[in-house]
Amino acid sequence: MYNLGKTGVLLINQGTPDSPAVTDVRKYLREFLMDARVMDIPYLNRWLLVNLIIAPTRAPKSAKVYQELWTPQGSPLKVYGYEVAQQLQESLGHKYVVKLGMRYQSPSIPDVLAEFKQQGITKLVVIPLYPQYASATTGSALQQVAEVVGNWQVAPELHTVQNFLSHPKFLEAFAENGRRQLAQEEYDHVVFTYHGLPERQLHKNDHVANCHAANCTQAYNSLNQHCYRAQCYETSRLLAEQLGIAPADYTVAFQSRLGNAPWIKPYTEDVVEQLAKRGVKKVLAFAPSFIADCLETTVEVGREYRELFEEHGGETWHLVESLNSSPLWIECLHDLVLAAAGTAKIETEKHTYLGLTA
Ligand SMILES: C=CC1=C(C)c2cc3[nH]c(cc4nc(cc5[nH]c(cc1n2)c(C)c5CCC(=O)O)C(CCC(=O)O)=C4C)c(C)c3C=C
Ligand SMILES: [Fe+2]
Ligand SMILES: [Fe+2]
Repeated sequence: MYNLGKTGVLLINQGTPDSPAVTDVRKYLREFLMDARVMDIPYLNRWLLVNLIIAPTRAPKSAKVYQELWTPQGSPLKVYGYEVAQQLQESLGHKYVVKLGMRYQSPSIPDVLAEFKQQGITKLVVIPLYPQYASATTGSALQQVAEVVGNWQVAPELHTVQNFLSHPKFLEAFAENGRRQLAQEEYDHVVFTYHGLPERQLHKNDHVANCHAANCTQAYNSLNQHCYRAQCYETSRLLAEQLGIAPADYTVAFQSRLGNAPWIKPYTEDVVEQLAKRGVKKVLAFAPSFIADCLETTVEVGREYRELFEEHGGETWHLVESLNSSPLWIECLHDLVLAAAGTAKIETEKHTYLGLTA
């Protein structure tokens, strides 16, 4: 079927194993960790480390966790991804064709782009589903898109979204889920936990994300606008303001560390332990680097950090539900598509969402 004149919308997320079997988890880990933007070390070292050490040892452990997480419809990350794509399609209407692509495993970005090409689509809006920009996530997804469409005979008109860390509807969608919890229970403290990154990856960017000149935990401005850490702190500040949480009542932390190199601090596991030891009893945790519940939220934050908190004397640890397919999240994506496609402009106090046009 031809869709000439329509705009393609490609939503990209990280990807997840095709099944929770050890073989599929190993395949996923290999593809993921062999990405030079994820494991940014020389090829031979990466190959040896991933294929001989990390994938074989981690796959059986991760497979067990995926088995705990798996639903009859599949991995939550993919199930929510398809739901969101379908709802965004309904919201945008017949002038758009919305598809989901995964950076690793399936549905792969090259396969989905081939479908767009086959359908005669020559204008594409690409939204990597990461609120904060990191080379390992957004950068990697956009690189793969560029590599694929760079070979098309008719190179498409390409519009990309680099981040949406302060988009009003993104913030409100998280705030709305948080408010639901806050209405039911009183908490002593709030933790905003983000996926971590090796520290060295932050500083590779220093000529555009100048961490040395800016205090990334305190301010977000033109000096550090591309720094992942600065973006995470900015999302936290804005969410806290929106929810009326005072600076002393929340902590920002970074989770999911892999390997021995230093990652962005503070580590969530340390913060959890310190809060419990300090006598904090009731914590509400947000995970605003994830737009859908997945292994890193449901299991790592929702169960493992709760167990750690309880082990050290904490009593209540609750995770705020992610955006999943909430109506405000669909509205946020709708606005991002229109802004990136050049049919609308969203301005907040600090940011203008027009998308980048290549
Ligand atoms: C939200 C943004 C993410 C960043 C930044 C990120 C960086 C990053 N991740 C790893 C290693 C692993 N991540 C894994 C799973 C995973 N990570 C994200 C998001 C970010 N990763 C998502 C959405 C998921 C998928 C979860 C799912 O439900 O399928 C995994 C696999 C799971 C496991 O074995 O723990 C690994 C490994 C690195 C090394 C890295 C930065 C360099
Ligand atoms: Fe990750
Ligand atoms: Fe920084």
